[in-house]
Amino acid sequence: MQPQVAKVIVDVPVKDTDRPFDYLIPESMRAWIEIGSRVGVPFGHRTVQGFVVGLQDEPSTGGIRLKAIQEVLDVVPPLSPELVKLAEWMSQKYACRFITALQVMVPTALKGKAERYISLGEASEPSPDEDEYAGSLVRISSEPTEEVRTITTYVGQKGEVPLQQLSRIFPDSADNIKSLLRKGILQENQSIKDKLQKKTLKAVDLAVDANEAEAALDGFPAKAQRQREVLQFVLEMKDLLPLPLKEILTSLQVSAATVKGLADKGFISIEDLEVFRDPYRGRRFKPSMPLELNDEQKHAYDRIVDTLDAYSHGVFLLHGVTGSGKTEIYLQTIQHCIEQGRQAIVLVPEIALTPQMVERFKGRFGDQVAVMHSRLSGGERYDEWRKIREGKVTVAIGARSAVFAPFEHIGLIIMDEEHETSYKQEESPKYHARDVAVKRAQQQGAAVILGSATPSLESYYASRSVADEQFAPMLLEMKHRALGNELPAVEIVDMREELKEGNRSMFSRSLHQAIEARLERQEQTVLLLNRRGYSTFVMCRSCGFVAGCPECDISLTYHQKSNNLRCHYCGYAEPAPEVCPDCGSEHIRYFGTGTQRVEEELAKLFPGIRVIRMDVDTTTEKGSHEKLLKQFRDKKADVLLGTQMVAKGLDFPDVTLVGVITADSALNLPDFRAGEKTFQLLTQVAGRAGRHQLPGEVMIQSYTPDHYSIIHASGHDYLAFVRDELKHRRNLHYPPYCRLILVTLTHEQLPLLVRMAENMVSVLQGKARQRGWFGSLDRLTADAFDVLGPVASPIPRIKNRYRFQCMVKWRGNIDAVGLVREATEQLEDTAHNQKLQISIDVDPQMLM
Ligand SMILES: Nc1ncnc2c1ncn2[C@@H]1O[C@H](COP(=O)(O)OP(=O)(O)OP(=O)(O)O)[C@@H](O)[C@H]1O
Ligand SMILES: [Zn+2]
Ligand SMILES: [Zn+2]
Repeated sequence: MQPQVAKVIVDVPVKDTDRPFDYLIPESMRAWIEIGSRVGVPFGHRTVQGFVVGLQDEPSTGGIRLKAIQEVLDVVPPLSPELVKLAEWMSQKYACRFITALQVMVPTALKGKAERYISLGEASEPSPDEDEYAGSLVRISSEPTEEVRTITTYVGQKGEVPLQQLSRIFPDSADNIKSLLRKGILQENQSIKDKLQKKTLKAVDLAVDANEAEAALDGFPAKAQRQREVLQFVLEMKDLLPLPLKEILTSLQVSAATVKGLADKGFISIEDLEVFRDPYRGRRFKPSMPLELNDEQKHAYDRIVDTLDAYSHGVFLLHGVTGSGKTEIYLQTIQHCIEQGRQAIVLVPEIALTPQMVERFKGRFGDQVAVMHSRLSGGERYDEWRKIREGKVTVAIGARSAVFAPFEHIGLIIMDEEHETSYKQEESPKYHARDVAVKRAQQQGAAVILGSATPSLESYYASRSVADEQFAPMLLEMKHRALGNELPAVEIVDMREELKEGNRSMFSRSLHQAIEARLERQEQTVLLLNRRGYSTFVMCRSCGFVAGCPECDISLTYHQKSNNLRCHYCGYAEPAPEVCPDCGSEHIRYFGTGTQRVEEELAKLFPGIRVIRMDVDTTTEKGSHEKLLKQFRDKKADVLLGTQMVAKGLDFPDVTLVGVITADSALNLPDFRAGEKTFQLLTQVAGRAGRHQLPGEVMIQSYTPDHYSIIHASGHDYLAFVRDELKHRRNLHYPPYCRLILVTLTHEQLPLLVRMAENMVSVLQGKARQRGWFGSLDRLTADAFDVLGPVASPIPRIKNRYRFQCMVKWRGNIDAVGLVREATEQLEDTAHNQKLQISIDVDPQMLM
């Protein structure tokens, strides 16, 4: 028997709706509804979108009459039961709504909204003699005027008209339409409409056997010669059918009516053909063959393949120095996985999703690869997603959200540069793609490869310790570069010394000389400006005024292109002032994007130098990133200058010098990971030098040359860095020695917010005490739960709302997230009318 009841999670963002609701499945829909189906259901007076997360044979006894599902929105359910299960896990792990987790798994194109449609109702048109009995007043208003007739006839002809369209066509008839609806002459239905439709194309196919058509050619009357030509053409192209109608029209210069006439005779058919918008259409990728693996690679490869062959779950931490050939291992293990008939997902940081990376996968696996990233248009992204869902590809490569690629038999999930913070989503659901990847692989019996030259401390620590961890990856190490060349020599330049010697330029004398030498030898240079924490604000040098956002406590960022100042948090924008708004001074200075200043300086110091600048300003346009890299590769420039973007994944043979303008600009940020991020960035960018025949050289300019992050990065010494960094983390009780939950409260009124935040802390402490967990992390007990704060958030106000936060530090085998969620719900109950907002960030990456 087919199930009669569906459990549906609805998209209604209010209290008490974060649970499945039961709906009857109408007879006609039973064959279509599965777990993971997207449906339109009545909720209150509206139609809303929802996802089926469970099925039940019959209604539970209890007697409330269930409402029925109104529509099934897709032929193929967008989610599989496995993804639904994953979403449920996410909602618990990250304390988010179930619907939020489900929505993040489907492309935006499928975030449908209810639309109102008008059709003819049950009641018939009022006839004049019925009206005879009514009073004269009524009679005047209900007489079917000319206008009312036109409306009903129009709706009758169309069958169903969107309300919006109807009111556009009859702009002055709102009252009439309303009254017709009241009387039941017209009726309103709601239906979910997707943001984007599949793209279709009129295509022509043969409708009869080719021989039959051939035979019929001679029988065409003289006046139908054009039709005959069309049929002949279709027969010639028979191997390429179905043919786009457009192609026939332009090739033969015939009219659509001619082709239609031929279709009416039954020889051909004209149909809507689904087409996929392919972002890489027409692009050829250099085919690549598997390379013979070296010993280190072979060792790692064998381990992974063993797990694949056993069809079991396993996590590997592939720690390989830059250029050690990690990508080749990804490619060959994927190959193995595909041969098993399974599919693979490759996750890369958005910033590293360069054409070079895509090319390596497309070059090996061709059309088998779908690419998902934010630079694609909504339609392209939707179509790439559909290729995956419909089984047309076997490899998906993309940023963070590609971890939800709707494959059904995943064998392998690869996460390249696993330490990157962009794997954490900063808005709800605040998930980390690494945890989701591991969970998903567990559900599917798949392997995970976490690859990096500088693994996150969390992952590395997990691979070295046994107990008390969420996952324990197997460590695979590759200490040598695949092409046998050495890691580049690194020199730390003490910028304080430069200043002492009277050099006030941003280039030290050594870096200056090194660039000069490259220009002479026609080799290339990569320059990194570590822009985290770098100023892009506008400051008056006379009075110190800094332009700030009126809604958020943060300085505005200068955008050169539009010559305006913008707030990165709320989008507020204003034109850049010419004089200081405060004191009227003209000495108001635009710091630009930092990289701009470096570019100017380069031009001054090295006349004629060709520089490609890569930063947010020069890469906003689609494909610009790609274009710039290609220019650099073709040696159209001497220097590639940029932010973090230039540090990742690039592999250019003629780059022999890497310079870091200021290594320490991020070290002073209020972030316990500042040292780790600096080390990672320096190691990554140093790895861009001397990757091929020519030896490489790296220069790191720093004002704190004794910092362990900088010293160990210059020695390519990951283990020494880890040892020092772990010491700090242990002393300060930070991950990986405990875990964090950041609870942020916001409100428009500061005093009330402070009270609520204090309340939050005591509720948390009270609950932890009840459970016997509460206590300082200093004690060596296994289970611990501590709450710090409340304090004002590092950004104390956003969009006119003040922000306070408290930090939970916890350890052990306890449900800390559950407790925080409970406390939040309790507080929200009392605070509901006070418009307090609480956000929970589990394992936060940014402490903003
Ligand atoms: N087994 C091999 N034999 C020959 N060349 C190889 C082999 N493996 C990798 N290479 C080459 O070595 C270079 C570095 O490899 P790859 O880019 O895969 O390293 P990686 O570890 O992914 O680098 P990174 O993390 O620095 O981006 C590439 O040019 C690649 O083609
Ligand atoms: Zn001023
Ligand atoms: Zn703002």
